[in-house]
Amino acid sequence: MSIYDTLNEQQKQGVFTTEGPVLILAGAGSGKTRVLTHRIAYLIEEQGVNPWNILAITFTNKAASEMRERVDKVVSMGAEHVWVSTFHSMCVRILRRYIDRIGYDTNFTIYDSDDQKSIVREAIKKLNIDSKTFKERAVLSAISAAKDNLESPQDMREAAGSDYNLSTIARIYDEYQRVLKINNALDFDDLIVKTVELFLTDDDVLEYYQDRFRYIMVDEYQDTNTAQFRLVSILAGKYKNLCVVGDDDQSIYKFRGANIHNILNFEDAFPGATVIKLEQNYRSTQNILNAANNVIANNIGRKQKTLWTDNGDGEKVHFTTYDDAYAESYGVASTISAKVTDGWNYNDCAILYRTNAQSRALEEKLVQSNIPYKIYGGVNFYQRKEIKDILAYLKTIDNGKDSQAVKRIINVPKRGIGATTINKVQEYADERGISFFDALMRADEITTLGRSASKLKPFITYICALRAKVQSLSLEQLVEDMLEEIRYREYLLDGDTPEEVAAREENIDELINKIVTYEEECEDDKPTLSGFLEEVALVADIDNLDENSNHVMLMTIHSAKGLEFPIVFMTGMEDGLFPSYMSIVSEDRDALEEERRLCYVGITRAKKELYLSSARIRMVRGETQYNKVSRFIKEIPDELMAVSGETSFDKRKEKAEEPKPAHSRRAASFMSTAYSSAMGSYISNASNAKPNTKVGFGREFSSDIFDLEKKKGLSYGVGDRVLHARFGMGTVAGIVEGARDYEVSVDFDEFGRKKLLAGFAKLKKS
Ligand SMILES: Nc1ncnc2c1ncn2[C@@H]1O[C@H](COP(=O)(O)OP(=O)(O)OP(=O)(O)O)[C@@H](O)[C@H]1O
Ligand SMILES: [Mg+2]
Repeated sequence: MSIYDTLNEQQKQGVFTTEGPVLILAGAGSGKTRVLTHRIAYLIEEQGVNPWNILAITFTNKAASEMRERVDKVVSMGAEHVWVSTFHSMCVRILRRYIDRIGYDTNFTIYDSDDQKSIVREAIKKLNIDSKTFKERAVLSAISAAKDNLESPQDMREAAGSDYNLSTIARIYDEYQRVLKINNALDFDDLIVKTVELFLTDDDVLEYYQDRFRYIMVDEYQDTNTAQFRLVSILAGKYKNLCVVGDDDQSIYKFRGANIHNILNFEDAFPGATVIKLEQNYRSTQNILNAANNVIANNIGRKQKTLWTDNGDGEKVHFTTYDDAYAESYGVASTISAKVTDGWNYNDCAILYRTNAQSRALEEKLVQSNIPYKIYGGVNFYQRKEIKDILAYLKTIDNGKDSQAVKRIINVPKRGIGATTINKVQEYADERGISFFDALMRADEITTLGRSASKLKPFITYICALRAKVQSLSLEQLVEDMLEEIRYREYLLDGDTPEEVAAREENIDELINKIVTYEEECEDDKPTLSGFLEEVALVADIDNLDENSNHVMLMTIHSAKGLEFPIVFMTGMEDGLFPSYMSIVSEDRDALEEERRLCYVGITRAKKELYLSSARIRMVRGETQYNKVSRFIKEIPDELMAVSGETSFDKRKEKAEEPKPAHSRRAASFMSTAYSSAMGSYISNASNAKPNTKVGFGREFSSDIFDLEKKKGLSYGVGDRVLHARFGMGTVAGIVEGARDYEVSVDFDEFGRKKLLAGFAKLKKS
């Protein structure tokens, strides 16, 4: 029996149609990637094609290494000569050889976002442009979007016409490119742009690569952008042996310029293309598939396809509503423990979420439940740069004994304190057997420091000032004040991509949630900074990363693309989180449809069992939000789901109510309408989607529905004056019965309205 016997008829057609353009358009889990790997094997082993002539492109490094593994498995000899690569690494290889043909040196530098920022900053200065209106980050996003579409500065200028903002960006773009060229540098997007340019200017090079890559395959084709599409079309221009596989329903990178038209219009670009549809799904159970099919059916403008499987119905899709994110995390952890008792392995389970910050509560409960886990495509919450920075500040304020922590933040944000200065302070500390921080306090006495001593002063003074505040402020306030004073969020803006910045801001907010929860949960003890750091250390320092491969995988749904797991947990299924707040309030149908595709990607990762969950209360920026169950859950028919939760959940009764729009949305002020719509998702990602109004309140607070004394023996009622340990005096504005506890809303004299859980709040009637 050959390996091809395991394929179904359509898959075989995909494998055996080696000549000419082929588009394989098929839903999740239908064996697209499998067709590509078998096709490579078939070309080499049955058609006698030299492995050297084969190029397979995938989207991420992870996907490339998985494909490489799969190819190695099915191809017996010569697999290593097949180029299995991402777009970017392929381009680097080509440019390192031939970029001199378009006037760069082959030892060019690849600029990271820090480098890009400083070039834009200088360009803005040089051109005398107002740096307040034209922010580096937004300008860079605009430049990047242009490059994704292969638009040069000239193209941008022409498109701008009399639009001042756009033509100004075009001027910056022009200057930016000039400087990059002088520095013999390329940015990430240039890797594609310059390869296209190279092919279009040098026929010899083009022909060399066209002959070399006689057979080209592209996986996850739906996520290619215009520049990448052009690159592939040019390369395949001579032999036209291009096979692309993709799923329009899984296009989830529009915010990075992915152009869904590449897939929808493939047949126009490559006339005579063989189009193959795969409809049998080999991955999931019928119930899971039906859930996915029903959700995605709500998107309009898609190529109709329905997946089926003969894997059997399997279990129903589980859906549980929990009280809050902790209960949810605990529920997930307990389910995993139960699964392992039943004979499953940890690595059969994956926990998926919409935003990275959600991993924090999950990690906490996994650690407590002794479940080994690994965050894939990201770092553990407490290992993240911004979290480490803030904790290092807190440790320094607390006692300064942790020299590593002090050194970590002494120059964050930049204070012009260099390594030499730090070494001199350390030497002084070593000589006297004192801590680094104590040595800092005596900076004046360290003669070797010379004038650098003065640079240390503001830092020491600032830490001392923070120490003085510890007693009088709540921890939350201390951290908020500190972030504000050191302008930490602005410091973050300087250097990362908009998506990275948005993720970091979410992580900071999540740390603040942790602080607030800690303060509220401190039973009789007063919450203290040391207490908080101790509690965090328990989670942060326990090394639950299992070096062997038996661990639960945690990742965002974006990172899960192309992967599969027997048991999948999709957490945070709430309107405002998933679909994201911005996709709802922007009333942009495309944005919502992209979220829905993401949901489809998530659901279809599951092979055997799918657990969906939501939390009724989620803390955002230290405040409690009441979220509605995700509209995507409501799109799954009842009969496919096993619903549980402490509160009864009735989808039919709950009407989808649009959340109120945010009062202020930070949007790049200079953007023309055309540009802002092209970059809509950059804005939505960058604007850190911080709702000023709360998302979808379940119920309004009302004053007369509860007879409190009778029900729970609360010592206060609506209208009473109460005292809170941190917020001080306030008046009870409303009390609502929650599933687990009363939700009390109080108008504090100093802090305004806060919503608190009665059990945590420990309000005292005065
Ligand atoms: N003909 C087949 N017989 C048995 N198993 C198959 C067959 N085709 C695919 N599979 C299995 O089904 C699963 C899904 O296949 P694959 O990952 O190739 O799908 P895909 O279409 O690339 O999915 P995605 O859209 O999520 O990337 C894999 O475990 C694969 O080995
Ligand atoms: Mg695949």
